[in-house]
This record gives sequence, structure tokens and C-alpha cells, in this order.
Amino acid sequence: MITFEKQAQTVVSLAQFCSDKGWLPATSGNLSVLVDRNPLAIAITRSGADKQRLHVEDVLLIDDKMQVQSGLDGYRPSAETSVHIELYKKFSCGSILHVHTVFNNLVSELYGDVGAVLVRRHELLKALGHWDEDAEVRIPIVPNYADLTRLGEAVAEAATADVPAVLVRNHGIYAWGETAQDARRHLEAVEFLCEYLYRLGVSRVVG
Ligand SMILES: CSC[C@@H](O)[C@@H](O)C(=O)COP(=O)(O)O
Ligand SMILES: [Zn+2]
Repeated sequence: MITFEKQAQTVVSLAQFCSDKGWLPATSGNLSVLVDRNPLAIAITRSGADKQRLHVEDVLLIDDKMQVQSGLDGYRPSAETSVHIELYKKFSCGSILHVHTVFNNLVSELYGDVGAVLVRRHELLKALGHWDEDAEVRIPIVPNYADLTRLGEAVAEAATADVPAVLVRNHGIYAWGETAQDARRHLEAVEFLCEYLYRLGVSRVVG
């Protein structure tokens, strides 16, 4: 049976994974796992928690109006909860991961004006569900709106069923999947591709 306690533990494990990669610097990032779809109930990190040292108490149960249903007094859900809610409403995903890394920031800035970055004929696209040798996908990039309701809407609007990730310019990435394991794999693949694209660009300029 799926319970909030179980999903909160999964959020902690996901934070450990992302933290080991160095993807959650300076309290950045937010992570969530679906508890129920109807009505929507999500286990999500609290705002301001050090996700590199996350405890189950740092995970809150919230509803689709961002109201806390279970959690310690005084704790508020992630400031970017609106992005998670919009994505859960749009896709049948079971987990959403948001991290800040240097490579996803670099790529988001380099291709931000175009609104997407193209990835073509790369083996790691298989991890995103594209098995064709000529596969090409566009990872959307949205502006880093300070209004987080607007940011949530922009991320959900830009998101396509093709690629389970959106870059936010000079901010970070949102990646999702049907299960926590899928979300993790998608995040890892897109992070790999961001590093690859950035290094490829640099090597072409230098070489
Ligand atoms: C601490 S800088 C990063 C934050 O502004 C934000 O982008 C972020 O990812 C974490 O916010 P949070 O409210 O803790 O979920
Ligand atoms: Zn962020």
C-alpha cells in the first residue's frame, strides 16, 4: 500500500542520490513523489531544507492547493511547489525532481534565447525512451520567472510528452517519470546530455 510515510522515505532516498552527485547545493532543489492522484496528494520537500542532509521530517504531505496535510508545525512546502503541481496535473507522473547544476545552467543560458536545446543521435536518448538511431529531441528552456505561479504554468506549457524534462534558464532543471526510479534515470540522462553538449560546444570553439 502507498502511504505518505513510505513516499517520504523515497523522497529522502532521492535526495541522497542527488546530493551524492552534488546536484543540490546551498539548499537548492526540491523533490516530490506522488501519494495519491485523486484527490492529488504529494510528498514534497519543505522550503529551505538542506537537501544534502534531508530527514523524513523535512518532507510534507500537501494537496493540490499547496495546503499542508501532514508535517511539522511551521514548515512550509517548497517555494516551487506550483511547478510540481502543474506537472502532476499535466502528466501521469509519479515523481518530479528539481536540481541546480552548473551544466544545466550553462546549457540553459547558451540556448535560452532559442527556447530549447536540440539533442540528436545520442545513445543516452534511449534512457528517455527514444530508441531510433536518428532520434532527435528538443529539451525546452523557459525563463526564470520570479512569480512562481507563472513559472509553474510556463514549465507545464513548455513540457512535452517527448522529453520528461524542462530547463529553467540560469536556474535548474525539472525532470519527472512514472516512478521515482524513472524520474531519477531521466534526470541522470539529461544531466549527462547537458554536460556533453556544453563540452562539445567548448571543444568546437577551442579546436
Ligand atoms: C536556495 S536558492 C534555490 C531556491 O531559490 C529554489 O530555486 C530552490 O530550488 C529551492 O527552494 P525550496 O523552497 O527550498 O524548495
Ligand atoms: Zn530551484
